[in-house]
Amino acid sequence: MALLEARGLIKIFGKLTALNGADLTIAHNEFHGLIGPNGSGKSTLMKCIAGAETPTQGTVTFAGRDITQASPAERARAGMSLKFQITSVLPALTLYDNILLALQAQTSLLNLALSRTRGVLHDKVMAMLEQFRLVDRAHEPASALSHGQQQWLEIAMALAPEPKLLLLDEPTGGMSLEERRVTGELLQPIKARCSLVIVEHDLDFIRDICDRLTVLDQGQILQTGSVQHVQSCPRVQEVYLRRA
Ligand SMILES: Nc1ncnc2c1ncn2[C@@H]1O[C@H](COP(=O)(O)OP(=O)(O)OP(=O)(O)O)[C@@H](O)[C@H]1O
Repeated sequence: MALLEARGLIKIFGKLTALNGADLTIAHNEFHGLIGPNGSGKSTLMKCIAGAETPTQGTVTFAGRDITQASPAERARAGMSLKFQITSVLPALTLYDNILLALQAQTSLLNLALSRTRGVLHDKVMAMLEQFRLVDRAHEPASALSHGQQQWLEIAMALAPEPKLLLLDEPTGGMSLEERRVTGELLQPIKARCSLVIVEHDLDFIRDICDRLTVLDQGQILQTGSVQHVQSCPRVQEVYLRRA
């Protein structure tokens, strides 16, 4: 059974149809890229999956459960985690405390009240900082990080609660070439424990890390399949690749 199944998603904003019958299937431990021209509906599709938008029509099933109407918090509890273009890092807090907060958001009020969490979560916080090559800066404020490092901190925060599915909307936006390369390296190991849906304009980046690729155009799925298959599709080349 697939981890995520979106079926026939339609999203209408006033007179504009942003999604027009989009399907998306994500397997366990699959890295899936989402590309398409500006305004083709990529972010809207991500938001319908994450619960930031409710589809006008269609269904979203996650881990065998219909979550079409579920709140973002319910989806998070079910194992979905996301990082959108807008930052959620608290710049005045240390890197350590940013990750601790991300973990505590998933912890029960009882455990928080009993102050059990800080010690228990210490190892997890340090492991995430280590994995994202930020451990030397654990006690610096997040505002001291470069743009790329802030993105890595955010990805670490999204991964800290050990989600089954991570949603990333343009995580490499504004990064240098070297930072993009490192981002790919940092993401690869998480495939062993979760699936990823990633919106990206950088096709080389998608090619390096994704198993499958979906191309959206005007709210519809133009093509989906292996990266190689999708890239060789003449309609995709016509609509997307020549514009990129
Ligand atoms: N909340 C909203 N209200 C009205 N229109 C919206 C809203 N969100 C998105 N749209 C419109 O829906 C269409 C799809 O937008 P969306 O952001 O999903 O595209 P995208 O493929 O992510 O684009 P980009 O690559 O530029 O980020 C666009 O025409 C956009 O203006």
